[in-house]
Amino acid sequence: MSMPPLDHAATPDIARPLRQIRRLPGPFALPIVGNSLQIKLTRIHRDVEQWVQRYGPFMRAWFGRTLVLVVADSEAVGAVLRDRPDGFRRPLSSSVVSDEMGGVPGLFLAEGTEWRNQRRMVMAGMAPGAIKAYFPALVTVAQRLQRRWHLAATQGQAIDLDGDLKRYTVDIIAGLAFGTQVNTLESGEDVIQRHMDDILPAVARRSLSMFPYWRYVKLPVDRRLDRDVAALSAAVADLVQQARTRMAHDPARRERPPNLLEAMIAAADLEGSGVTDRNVAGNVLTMLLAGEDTTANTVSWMIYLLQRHPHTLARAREEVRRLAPDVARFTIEQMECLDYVGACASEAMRLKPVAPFLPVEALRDTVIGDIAVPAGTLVWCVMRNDTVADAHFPDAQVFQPERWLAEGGEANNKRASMPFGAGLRTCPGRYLALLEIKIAMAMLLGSFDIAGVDTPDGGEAQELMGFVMSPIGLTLRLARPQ
Ligand code: HEM
Repeated sequence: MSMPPLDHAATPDIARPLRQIRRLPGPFALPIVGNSLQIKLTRIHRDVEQWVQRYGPFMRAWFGRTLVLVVADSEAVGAVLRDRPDGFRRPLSSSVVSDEMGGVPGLFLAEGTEWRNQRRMVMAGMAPGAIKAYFPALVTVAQRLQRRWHLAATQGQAIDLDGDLKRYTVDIIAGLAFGTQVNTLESGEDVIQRHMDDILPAVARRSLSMFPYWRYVKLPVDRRLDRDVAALSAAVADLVQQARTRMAHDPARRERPPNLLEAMIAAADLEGSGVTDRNVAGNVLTMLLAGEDTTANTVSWMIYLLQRHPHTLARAREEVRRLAPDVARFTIEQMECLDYVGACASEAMRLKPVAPFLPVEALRDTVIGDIAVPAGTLVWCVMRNDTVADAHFPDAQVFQPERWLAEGGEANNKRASMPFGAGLRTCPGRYLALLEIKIAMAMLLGSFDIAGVDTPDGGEAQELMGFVMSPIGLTLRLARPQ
């Protein structure tokens, strides 16, 4: 290994010699499979968090033959995430899977100059001014959800919480990313969404697979995947073309794009943007991938946690009924005033981050803490460790939204919670996501009384790691409207 450069991800104690990753504490590993048999993919976040409890915030693990540095110290995690794009990248293995599937490159997996160019384009579509223009579309979708839940409440039917919230976020993000209305809440499934739903589990399966068999032999499931990817790419290319036609007929759309797709096209068309229609298409899909389940599951966790804390629920309801009582008249300014609901979101994301870990790969020899990290090392950033430690958040296990408000005092180390990541690659959709969350919560708390949020076995909600971390099988019961 060459000497670490002077710029490093987290300041080491220079008096001490650097530690080697192999020598760090970690679970006993078998030859070839390493620690893979000790991990279950659907609870990998929990398994690694438990290792951290046992072996400390800097530990090693073997994922098959790959040596992994696990980092759970929030300061070091923040330093690693902020050392991007130059010091760390998303793991190469994720983009290989996507490339092999003929995936169109999007922001999440882009690196280097491509990433910089695409990020500029996506940020143009996510600027506060742009989001203001989308606001009426968001409220329209919330009203559809309100009608659906009103019917369920009137008929005394339990609501599949995850399913309905996913429809809500699909209709919002797909609508903005496609530039056309999407209405899965009232009209059933959307074709593009259906392809996505088939593709997502395949991507997750391949990314975590120990052996890439599909490079040698294609099973029926792999051939179906090829067909789904081809159909999806054609459908999205068509959407880009339709949007271009609309913009050509009405040039004012370029100045004030009514949706994310047209905002991205307008930014792509600026001189020197460095992005093509293919990149625009790639980012339509990236928005769906990155923006749907993340937001839907965050709202699910939030409703679950609020229902279990009646005083908190009452305070959130009081705020909504005082400041934003009527969905039909929601304004963006009202949503910005919902400080307590916002604090409930921050608190839910502290305890239940839907992205509980972020893997990255070192692009050059570097140092994390007092550990020498050679280029190419996989670094597994654990996002939920300090966030649930009393040293950083007093009474850390307690759901206490007040800690995010001025009245919550300085005792909380708020920087330790990074539900949207950190640094230049932090989530570009966070403002939109918080708006969606507030709109959904204000609609629920302003229009209904919650009678119960049930788990399948009546116990604590279980965490399931899929594309993101979700609660298993929550159902919402609403009181019948008066
Ligand atoms: C509560 C909802 C959401 C959560 C918790 C969330 C969380 C995250 C996290 C943790 C990352 C990785 C950041 C990093 O590496 O530092 C990320 C990246 C990303 N998110 Fe979100 N996200 C949410 C909603 C959204 C929405 C609504 C969109 C878009 C419509 C979106 C688009 C993206 C994109 C494109 C990236 C990749 C950014 C890049 O690599 O430059 N996310 N998100």
